[in-house]
Formats: sequence, structure tokens, C-alpha cells
Amino acid sequence: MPTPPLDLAPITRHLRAMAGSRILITAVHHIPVFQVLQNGPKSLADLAQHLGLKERPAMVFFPALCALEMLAFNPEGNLTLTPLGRYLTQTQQPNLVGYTGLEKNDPGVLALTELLMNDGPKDTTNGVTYVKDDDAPSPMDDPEAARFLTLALAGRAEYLARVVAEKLPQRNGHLLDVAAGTGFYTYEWLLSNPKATATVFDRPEVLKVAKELLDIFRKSGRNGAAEVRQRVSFMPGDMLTDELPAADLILAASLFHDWPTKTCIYLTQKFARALKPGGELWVHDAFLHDSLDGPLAATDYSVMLFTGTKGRIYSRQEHREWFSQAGLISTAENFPTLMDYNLISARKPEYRIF
Ligand SMILES: C[S@@+](CC[C@H](N)C(=O)[O-])C[C@H]1O[C@@H](n2cnc3c(N)ncnc32)[C@H](O)[C@@H]1O
Repeated sequence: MPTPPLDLAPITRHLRAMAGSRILITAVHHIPVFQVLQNGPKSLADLAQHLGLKERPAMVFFPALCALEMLAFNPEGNLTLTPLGRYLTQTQQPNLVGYTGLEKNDPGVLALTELLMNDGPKDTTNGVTYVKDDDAPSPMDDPEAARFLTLALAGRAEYLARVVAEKLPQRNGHLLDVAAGTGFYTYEWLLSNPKATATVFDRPEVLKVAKELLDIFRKSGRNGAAEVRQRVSFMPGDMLTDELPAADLILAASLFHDWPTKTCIYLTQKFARALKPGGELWVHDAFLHDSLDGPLAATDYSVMLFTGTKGRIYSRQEHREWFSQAGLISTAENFPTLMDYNLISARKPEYRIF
């Protein structure tokens, strides 16, 4: 029996743990959530309004504080202080307000506070990492930045690709790997599905890197790797504005988490249109609990994405709402892969139901 691959989650969890520390210090010293909740529980929306937080930062900040065990949802669904969280208020004596205050001027904490209060950076004229839209020139269209950002994801994608390929449907037909980056998920899936074909869709500068990586993959000496190239098309384009090719399977890997909710809804509808009847949309990502109170690996990751992209981590329920609004039928299944990522899917009905 082959040995299961080592899960590299401890590395990604430690990498992202600084996000949780900063959220904690921000909450005690800059966005006074503990002070407000001393006076009693509040709904997430009321608390966000009270603190001046818009929807996206609120959906990052409060789940992170729950995962850190400082806040919790009470049986009425309102946010409340936990016994630990009370030690971050002045009414509890003694408390750790002063002690955590030693770090309150850490530059990372101050920068995160500003981003939370402003729902992202004030100046976005230089574009946003991993995002190409009409708001600003994209780093994904700058040769040097696109290469750097794409290669930064290469090790992660290459390591995850075998497990993802194993858990995706094994079938013939056409896979559209949208916003594919390196394309590793596609190359690996084609290797285990020798009659299937695929489109790797991304920005032109990203695809230059993807083609180089396919060249290396193809020369790996693995059985069947040499002929994968003949079954892949590279399609440069803009997934927001260009027509997408028809597909039996669409893979959206680490895609939705770069975008705000309204773009996720728009993209899901676009993907649903590109699917052939009976086709399936597969999402590979980390997910918040539907109860929005963790897990810590996902809330830390969400803070990192919030600071660097236009998105955040969403729950499976949020994804499934987008799926059903787009006429797709969600499955209840969840397939963990590695590094706190999971696969979920939805199917386009064979026949349109009027
Ligand atoms: C976080 S990366 C994910 C890459 C890959 N799916 C993975 O999991 O490794 C997001 C990708 O979305 C691509 N992207 C961003 N905006 C896009 C757009 N409007 N059209 C096509 N691709 C886009 C970026 O170029 C980048 O490769």
C-alpha cells in the first residue's frame, strides 16, 4: 500500500499564525470589541456597525476572534465574550490588557488595523496580488510580478496536485482549470485520466510560466507524462469578461478566496453557464465552519487573504448558496486534501427545470 503523503499543514499553520496574533492585539487595543461586548452580547451585524467595520472585514475579524477562543456565538446566535475574552477587559481584575499592550504598536498590527477599518488598502493604484479586474493594472499582467507570484504558488500546487487529482472524478471529457496558475492540478489529473482533455485558463503572463512547468512535468519520466502536453490547451483570457470554453468539469482552486462576495456570485453563474448539462464545478479551498467560528487554520488564512487580495475565506454554506443561485445542485460531500484544503462540488442538472 502506498504511504499517504506527509501533510504539510504544520508549515502553513505556523506561516499564517502571525495573522491570529495581530487580530488579537488589534482587537484589544485598536478596534475595541472587548470593551463593547462587556456591556452584553450583540449580533455580528450590530457589532460590525458599532465598530465601523464593513461586511468583509467583519467576516474576517469576528470568526478569527472566535477561533482564538476570545469570542463565541451564544445560543441566540449573538457574539459574546468567552471566559478567556473577559481577561482582555478592564472590568476583570487583574487582566492582560496592559501586557498585550506591549505589542500594540507593532507595525503589522497597525497596518492590519488600518486595512480592517478601511476594508483593504487605501491606495490600490498598483493593483492587487492574484487579481485581474478593471479597477487597476494587474500584477498578473506584469511579466516579472506574474512570474514571481505564480512561482510562489508552484510548490504548494505541485504537492497538493496528486491528492486533488485522486479525489476529483475519474472520467473522460474536458476539464476547465480556471485561474489555473501553474496548471499542476490539470497535468496531474490528465495523467490519471488518459482519455481526458483540459483547458488551462489564466492571464497570458501566468501561462508562460505554466507552459514551462508543463515542460518539466512532461520530462519527469513518470508513466504517461510525456503525452499530457497533447491533451492540454492554454487559453489566455479574463475570466470576468471573456467567454469560457464548455467543460464537463470546472476546477476553481484557490480562486473564490481572492474575490469579494458579489464577484464570487457572478463567477459561479459564469461557470455554471460554461458547464455542459450534468457537468460539475469543483472548488478546492480552505473553508470557514458554517457557524463562522473557526477553524483557526482557516481564520488565520482568511486574515492573510484579506490583507493581500480582494477576498477572504468563505464557508461551505456561502459557496453552496452561490451554487444554488446559479442553478447548480450541491453535494453534501467534503473531501479533505492536505494543508487544511478541501474539495466540495456541485452539479449542473441534465435538464433545465422550468
Ligand atoms: C491564487 S491564484 C490560484 C492559482 C491556482 N488555481 C492554484 O490553486 O495554484 C489565482 C489565479 O487567478 C488568476 N486570475 C486573477 N484574475 C483573473 C482573471 N480576471 N482572469 C483569469 N485569471 C485570473 C491569477 O492570475 C492567478 O493565477
